[in-house]
Order: sequence, then C-alpha cells, then structure tokens
Amino acid sequence: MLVLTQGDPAGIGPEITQKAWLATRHSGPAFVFLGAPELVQNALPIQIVQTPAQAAEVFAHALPVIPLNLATPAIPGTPDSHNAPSVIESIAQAVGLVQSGQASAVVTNPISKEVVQKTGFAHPGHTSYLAELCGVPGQDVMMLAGPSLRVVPVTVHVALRKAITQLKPALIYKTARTVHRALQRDFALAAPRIAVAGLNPHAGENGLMGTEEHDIIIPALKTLQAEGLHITGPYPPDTLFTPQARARYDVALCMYHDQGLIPLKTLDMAEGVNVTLGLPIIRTSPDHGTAFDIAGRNVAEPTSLLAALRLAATLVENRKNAQ
Ligand SMILES: NC(=O)c1ccc[n+]([C@@H]2O[C@H](COP(=O)([O-])OP(=O)(O)OC[C@H]3O[C@@H](n4cnc5c(N)ncnc54)[C@H](O)[C@@H]3O)[C@@H](O)[C@H]2O)c1
Ligand SMILES: N[C@H](C(=O)O)[C@H](O)COP(=O)(O)O
Repeated sequence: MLVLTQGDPAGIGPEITQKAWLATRHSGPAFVFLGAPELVQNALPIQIVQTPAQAAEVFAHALPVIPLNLATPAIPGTPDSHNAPSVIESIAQAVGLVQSGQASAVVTNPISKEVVQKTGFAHPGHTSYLAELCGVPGQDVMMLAGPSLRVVPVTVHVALRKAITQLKPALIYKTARTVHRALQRDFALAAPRIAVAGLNPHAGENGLMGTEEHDIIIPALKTLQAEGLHITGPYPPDTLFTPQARARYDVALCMYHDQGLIPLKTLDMAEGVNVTLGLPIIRTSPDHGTAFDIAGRNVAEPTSLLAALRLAATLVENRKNAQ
C-alpha cells in the first residue's frame, strides 16, 4: 500500500489525486491519501480510514483517506502558509507509516517551497527533509527519471553561483556511489552506466573555458572508475542529451539543477518522476510543482503522478527482490 501525501492544499495535488484514483482504482497500484478529506471529496466516493491496511480493503470502491486537519479552508491557486503545518505533518506521518512497515513507499504531492519556508521549515523541499526523517541527513540524492532519460544533479536547490562553489570531489563521490547502488538495487540494472556532464561549455575545452573539469571532475571520475563504477566523462553538456548520446548511458550526472532538469522536463515532463535516492525507504513524486496558476480549473494532467505511483511500486518490488 503506497501512501500519498497531501501536498499544498491550494495546489493541483487534490485534483491529480482524484484523477489518479479513478485511473488506478481497479488496476492499482493502491494508495491511501494522507491529508484533509475535504480536498478530495468533491467528486468522488471517499472512505476515512485509520490505517493503510484498512485502505487496501476499500481502494477499489472509494478513495481511502487518513485524515488531517487544515488550519484554514484551502482556496485553489491561493496558498496560505497557515496550512503549512498540515503539509509538513502529512510528509512526516507518511514516512512513519513506511518505517513501521504499514505502508510500502511514500509518494508526495507537490509542495510550495516558498510557502513552507515562511513557517521556518529548515529544508528547501521534501528531499533533505525526508533524509532527516529517515535518520540519514545529507545522504539524499535527487533523481528525475523519465521514459527517455534519467538525470541526477550533483548540486540541487542553491543559487547557481553557490552551486559552482559547492562542486567538490566529495560531493561527486557521494552522488555517484549512491546512484550506482540505487540503479543496481532499485532499478535492477546489474551494470549501470553513468555519464557525467562537464560544467563549462565544451566541457572546458581542455582548460580554455574553465578548469573545474581538470581540477575537480576528472580526478573524481578516476577515483570512481578505480572503484569499479562504469562512469565516464566529463562530456560537453550540449550534446549529452541527444538520442545517440542517451543510448550510451543509464543516467546523466549533471553539475547543477537545471543542467539536468531542463532536458528531462523538455523530453519527459508528462511522465517524469522525482525519485529520492539514498534513503532507507522508497519515495517518489511527480516531476512538477503545485501549479497554482491552474489549480481548481480541472485541467491538471495526472500523468506524472501516475508515473510516480507506478514507479514507487516497481522500486518496492525491485528492492525486495534484491534482498
Ligand atoms: N516536487 C515538488 O514538490 C515540486 C516540484 C517542482 C516545483 N515545486 C514547487 O511548486 C511551486 C510552483 O513551481 P513552478 O511554477 O516552478 O512549477 P510547476 O511545475 O508548479 O508549474 C510549471 C508550469 O507547468 C504547469 N504544470 C505543472 N504541473 C502540471 C500538470 N500536472 N498538468 C498541467 N500543467 C502543469 C503549470 O501550470 C505551470 O504553468 C513552487 O513553489 C515550487 O517550489 C514543487
Ligand atoms: N527539483 C525538483 C523539481 O524542480 O522538480 C523538485 O523541486 C524537488 O523538490 P522536493 O525536494 O520537494 O522533492
């Protein structure tokens, strides 16, 4: 049984949750919504439950809901930081259900980083918060996975100027080792191929356009290759995402957030999935955000959430088989 968090109640989470249930109620994967019932009951039969086990019994007939309370009524498209505590509580409770063995994985509905930050939330988003909840702070790695491409940014939710200063061999080691292990264990790839993007145009043109490749990336790759990882690069980023290039690797390690997320969301926005690696639990999420600009208009696509639910179920199975 997957547990689906509430996300920001003013976003499209409630809408895509209902659409996802209609699409999976007979075929699965089954999930329980952990959030305010009033967000998902406007067009569907829902059933209040207390546990994921009770949710499994009703899933084909009603959307199961483990209830939370909102501080203020949600207005689609108009986020209210007073409801941030319920957003955060839903994530924490979902992790607890997986840690206690009552649920198999967490799938998160989108949150607004800006809204939760207003309440002093100490994380840029779900990813590092999940690592803290799981007792592995700093071990989290963010992957975006789609039908055409998988990318993992080495630096994530920081200003680009800061991302460049953060780029160090230790960060490349942590990221690459975590990715290698996850592709073997959770994605069932026996010999995963990791391609690494350069930071600079033309991957530095042998030092003419920047020295991060020579000084940081290449030495780190040599260490990882000596450990037996199939990791190559650094490649010129502008040709790393062509169909021909993508056929030669299983994941692209990128130097900063948008170096990977622009091609991923350009190629696979509809079915891209955000996967948190490095955790003792499985967590996926849609590759999009709260979409406040369309919330409440019933035009949101559930495809990425459906892909996230299905990938979570697959990763759970793969991890179980790998044990
Ligand atoms: N995993 C997450 O929780 C997550 C991911 C990305 C962004 N965010 C947050 O979401 C908020 C808004 O971010 P943003 O505007 O950069 O990105 P966004 O993904 O919310 O929206 C970008 C554009 O894509 C459209 N869109 C997004 N999902 C869609 C869907 N399912 N169907 C149809 N159209 C869709 C939106 O209408 C918007 O025009 C920010 O606070 C950001 O921090 C959260
Ligand atoms: N970087 C992701 C994206 O742009 O889609 C997303 O913001 C991740 O956020 P979480 O850490 O809240 O999953």
